[in-house]
Amino acid sequence: MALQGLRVLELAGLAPAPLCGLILADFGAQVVRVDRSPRAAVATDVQGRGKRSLALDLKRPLGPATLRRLCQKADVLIDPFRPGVLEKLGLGPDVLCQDNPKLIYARLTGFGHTGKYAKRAGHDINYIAVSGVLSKLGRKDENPYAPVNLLADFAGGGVMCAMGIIMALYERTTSGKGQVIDANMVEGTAYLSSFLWKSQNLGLWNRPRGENLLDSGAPFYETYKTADGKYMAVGALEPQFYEQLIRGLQLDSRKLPNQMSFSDWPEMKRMFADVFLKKTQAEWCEIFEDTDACVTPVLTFDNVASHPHNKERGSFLKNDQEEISPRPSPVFSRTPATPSFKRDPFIGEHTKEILLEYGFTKEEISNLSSLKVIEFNNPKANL
Ligand SMILES: C[C@H](CCC[C@H](C)C(=O)SCCNC(=O)CCNC(=O)[C@H](O)C(C)(C)COP(=O)(O)OP(=O)(O)OC[C@H]1O[C@@H](n2cnc3c(N)ncnc32)[C@H](O)[C@@H]1OP(=O)(O)O)[C@H]1CC[C@H]2[C@@H]3[C@H](O)C[C@@H]4C[C@H](O)CC[C@]4(C)[C@H]3C[C@H](O)[C@]12C
Repeated sequence: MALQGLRVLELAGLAPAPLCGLILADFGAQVVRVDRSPRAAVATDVQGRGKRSLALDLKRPLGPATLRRLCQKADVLIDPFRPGVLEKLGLGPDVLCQDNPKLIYARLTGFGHTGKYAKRAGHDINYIAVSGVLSKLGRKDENPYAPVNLLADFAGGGVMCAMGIIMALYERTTSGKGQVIDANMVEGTAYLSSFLWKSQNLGLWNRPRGENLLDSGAPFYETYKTADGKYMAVGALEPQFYEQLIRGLQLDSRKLPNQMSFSDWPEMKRMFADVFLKKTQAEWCEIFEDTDACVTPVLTFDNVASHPHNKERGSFLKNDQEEISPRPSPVFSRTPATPSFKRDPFIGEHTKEILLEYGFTKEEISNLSSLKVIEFNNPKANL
């Protein structure tokens, strides 16, 4: 596995940092999620695949010292908190990176560690709003809309942070040194939108939101409802693919306006919508099968895993609890990801084994437990 042997400490946070930890775990890293007490919190991390959990109370006197000692033997620390939180605990980069100069200290925030908003609370929608990207999302005459919490939390947050960690690990192979990564979701999302910035002069975005080529303005880059209440996705941008779309819809392009006639797009969209409503999704799939019309069914979470294409590739996996989820991406030829099929860890399930691995003696562990700095949560004992 590509990240075999990498030791990662993921401080338990909300969605973005857990995805970063999940990616590292899927590709072989030994990810320890540092949770608060099993008593104090419900495990809200639904991205715990392949991780182990250590319950450590950082608010108790020996809590920070325990984490500090763990970091001395770790390769990566993922900090999911507001700026300044770990500094208050004496666990800022100046301390931990001095203890362990090889440590990669990855800080995943919403607004970054500096700037007017830095210490503000926020969530995905706030970050994509401040990044400028949200202003581009949404249909004509409707409010901008956030595509769930995929863009900032995950694409511009968790994935971008994981990429930063991998690049810092690569750099460390020559320098031998770690460093601090300021991964924040505003700039991560903005960075993802570089194409929107760089294509400003191509005439792709000259019109108001929802009237452009790729933002639901164009009739040939849109979704359409079918007779059975499902949807088809159409992405026939190039003329040669557009021609195949028109043929599949059994329309005559000679009687239609030019493909790029902006002013005719609303009427063309109405015409396409009427045609798509005449057949079921399965019938349209049959018509567009083996064509380059760029027309595909809009699959749902109920049928995506069993769709012939995804099934053939094994794009989704089912764990021991029969839960379906996407397999890790990308696919490696020689060192593929090895996602765990076990259930996610309970908070504190692995406290003892992790501390032993990181060099704590049984006596030290017993002392920390008696002081309630750490907690054990052995699910077998709970049965
Ligand atoms: C599922 C929902 C979330 C969906 C994703 C959402 C759309 C997002 O965008 S998540 C991205 C959020 N932003 C970031 O991650 C950026 C960086 N982080 C932050 O900015 C902040 O952490 C924050 C704004 C996200 C939260 O601020 P908060 O003040 O809570 O925390 P911090 O300032 O960071 O400080 C952390 C403090 O905690 C202490 N700490 C940390 N670890 C430990 C430890 N091991 N021991 C002791 N103490 C520890 C640390 O010292 C800090 O203390 P101080 O403040 O004193 O310094 C979910 C969104 C809301 C959820 C629901 C909600 O929480 C209510 C219920 C709660 C219940 O427990 C479970 C059910 C809920 C309904 C819950 C369900 C879901 O989880 C949510 C809906």
